[in-house]
Amino acid sequence: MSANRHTFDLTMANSGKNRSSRLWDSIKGIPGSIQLVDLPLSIQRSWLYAYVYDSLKYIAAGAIVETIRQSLVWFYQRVKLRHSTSAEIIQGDPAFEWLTSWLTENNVWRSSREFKVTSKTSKLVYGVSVSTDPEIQGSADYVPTYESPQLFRWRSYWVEVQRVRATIQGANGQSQHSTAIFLTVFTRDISVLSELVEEAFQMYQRKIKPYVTIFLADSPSFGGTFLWNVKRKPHRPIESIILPDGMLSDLIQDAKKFFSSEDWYHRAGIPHRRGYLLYGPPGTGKSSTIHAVASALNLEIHSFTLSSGFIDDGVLQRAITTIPKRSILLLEDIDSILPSREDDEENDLHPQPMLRSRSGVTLSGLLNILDGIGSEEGKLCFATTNYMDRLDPALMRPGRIDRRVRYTLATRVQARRLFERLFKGAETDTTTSQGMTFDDEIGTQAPSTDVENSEGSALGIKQMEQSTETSNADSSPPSLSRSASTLISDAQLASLAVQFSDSMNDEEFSPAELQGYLLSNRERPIAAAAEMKGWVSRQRVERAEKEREREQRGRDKSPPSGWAAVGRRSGGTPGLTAGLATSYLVVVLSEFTHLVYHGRSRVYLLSVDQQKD
Ligand SMILES: Nc1ncnc2c1ncn2[C@@H]1O[C@H](COP(=O)(O)OP(=O)(O)OP(=O)(O)O)[C@@H](O)[C@H]1O
Repeated sequence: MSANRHTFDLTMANSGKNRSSRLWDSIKGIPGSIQLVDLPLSIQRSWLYAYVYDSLKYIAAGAIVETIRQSLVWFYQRVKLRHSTSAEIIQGDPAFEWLTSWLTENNVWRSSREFKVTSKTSKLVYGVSVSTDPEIQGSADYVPTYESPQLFRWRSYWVEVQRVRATIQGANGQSQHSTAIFLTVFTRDISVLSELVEEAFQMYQRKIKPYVTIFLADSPSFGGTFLWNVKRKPHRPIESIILPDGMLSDLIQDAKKFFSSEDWYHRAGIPHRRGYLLYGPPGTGKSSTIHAVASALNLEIHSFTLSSGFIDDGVLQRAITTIPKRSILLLEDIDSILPSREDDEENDLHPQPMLRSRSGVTLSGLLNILDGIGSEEGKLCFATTNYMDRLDPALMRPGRIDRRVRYTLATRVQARRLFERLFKGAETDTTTSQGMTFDDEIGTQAPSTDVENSEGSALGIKQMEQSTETSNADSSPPSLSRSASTLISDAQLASLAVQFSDSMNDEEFSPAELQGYLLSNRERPIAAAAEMKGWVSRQRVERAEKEREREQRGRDKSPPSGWAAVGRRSGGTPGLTAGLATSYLVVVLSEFTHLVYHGRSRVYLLSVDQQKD
């Protein structure tokens, strides 16, 4: 087998610029393996030079392009720096809400292609509308991720906005990731930036008007800048809160007066702040009152739950400095900070774990916030507690707490108003042709006997009968038909409300408890009034049982002593009796033995524990 030999004209390959590529073109058409032997050194060198030359050429071209790019960026940055004003706004600061809302409203992010989708909650997010049908509200928020910078025109200025990740370093060395908006306005006039922010604020105010914005300090992670969790709630109408006459309107008037008399405070040299303490049992309307005040005066609420362990003096102080003027500072569960001084002395004798501080906030920290040098002005401060008696008297000083408002369990008048409010304009219960009420939700028949007992209910029955007649006229058989319900009349409502409230005592239940009962009967006003007595009796039995259990637990906790201990060890009242009987028997036998052996009696001191059994 003879190998084919191919010969190349190296002078040809050596000539011209692209020697290597031309040589390769000549070789690649030849089948089989090729061996190039004995290439002259000069040719090898020229190939190497060609390779190096080509590479250098490309490197140089790349370097030139990169230098031009860098120079342009440098130039752009210089121009930007010299001819623009920039601001960074970190999420958690109220201004972040204004700007995000403004940017969304102005469709600045319309070219965004990346979204974060979150289910709709009460948490405030500024998503964009992705649906073409304006009627569709959707159940999710589409929030653009805003990573790439967006350039847009505002008035006659170019504005660039970019959302960036920010890392916030906490005082304790912890770092937290957050988001920030980087805003650049291409003008050296700083007032343009402030006008833009002001416009964003005004728009936010208009947009948020039907809502109360609530800033919650409920996240354990925080940094040098305080990060709020922002929520919004619809306004709470004043009429929806049933309190003694004038109580709520007085409070609102007082707050209004406070805001309108800032100059007077300054002239008088009194710090412009006002503190209210709302105290009373749970579910009596304290939080609802604050919500209504914020709605009436268009204020934001900045809320701290002092019993949540992660808020300490430093956090509180930092957070308070971020609260704008004309807002409510709400300190919930203020009793959780520290036991009062009196309680402290008491506790030393009788330790009570409930009275120990559940908060990282100290009394002096709180006093400093309320009226110390670190306190902020132009704000209403509301504090709430269920345990007024646990508060330190130092907190009560005017200037810290200027007004105390007491909340009680519902009076009968309140109960009646609550009933009227919830059922105003409602339909009467759905009835059978015999005038029986039905529980539509669970399909059980409710007794109508109580209904007939009161004047109002008789009215109700009359009306039901009328409606029954109407429905009977529609040819349905009387025993099977359900009449159409009618709207409840004012007179009927008033008498049902009286029947409802007369079934309970004054200050027996909280409005929240009554509301719970009425809501579970929200389509059965007549039955709700009629069955109230039964509900009240059940509640009383339940409460008595709970009270007994509580007392029992209390007794079990206290160390056994005296004769009662004998009874308890052998199990409750029968045990106590058996224990006492045995003990008496032992005493009598012992006495008898002593008398027989020593010829005289002894004196016994019989001690019986005073606890109730
Ligand atoms: N006086 C009232 N009038 C109308 N509704 C009330 C009243 N009191 C309580 N409620 C209702 O009861 C529920 C709880 O009320 P709210 O949270 O205001 O009570 P609270 O006194 O702040 O309780 P807590 O001390 O436990 O925080 C709410 O749904 C509220 O609407």
